[in-house]
Amino acid sequence: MLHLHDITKPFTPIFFTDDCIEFLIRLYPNGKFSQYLKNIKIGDIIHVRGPYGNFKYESNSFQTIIMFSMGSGITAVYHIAKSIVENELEETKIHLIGGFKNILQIPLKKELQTLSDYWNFKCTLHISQMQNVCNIHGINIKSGRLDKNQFLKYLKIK
Ligand SMILES: Cc1cc2nc3c(=O)[nH]c(=O)nc-3n(C[C@H](O)[C@H](O)[C@H](O)COP(=O)(O)OP(=O)(O)OC[C@H]3O[C@@H](n4cnc5c(N)ncnc54)[C@H](O)[C@@H]3O)c2cc1C
Repeated sequence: MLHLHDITKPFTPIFFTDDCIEFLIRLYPNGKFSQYLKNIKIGDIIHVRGPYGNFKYESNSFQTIIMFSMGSGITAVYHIAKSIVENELEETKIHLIGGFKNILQIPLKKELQTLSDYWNFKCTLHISQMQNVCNIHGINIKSGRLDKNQFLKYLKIK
């Protein structure tokens, strides 16, 4: 939870160590918190609470994990995917499926490409408003919204 001025909003860190924490935060033109954040200066103080939640992952407990995310929700699954594929002892395969409005709105492109170099990571992004055919090396790009049929296909449910 980040607290600035009179507002508190939840965010998922994409990276953290004992003395550093990194967030990926979408700036909404009319968003109250994100506009505060856009205007902060070095030296301003942001209060941090948490982390909250009790998601626990046990290494190698699944053959494959299929992750679905929309927009900035990718922050929630990216960190988990990264920690799994970077663990040499992991045999679990990850397929991260993300939905975005357009190519420009895809965050973490480089980071997702880096994960795609691992044998056990695959990424497919559905772009609902794709103007031209587009290629991002290492990532499968599909035009159109992720619909129910595709969702079931990814889960291999007939
Ligand atoms: C567990 C969790 C983790 C999250 N992690 C992240 C993260 O890692 N990164 C990230 O970017 N976000 C994350 N979010 C979302 C984040 O908490 C904020 O909701 C988001 O940043 C928007 O906040 P804001 O105050 O800037 O915008 P808001 O003021 O909430 O506005 C957002 C949008 O809604 C519109 N809007 C606001 N009020 C109304 C209304 N009454 N009617 C119609 N439209 C309205 C605004 O114009 C704007 O476009 C997370 C949320 C949760 C619950």
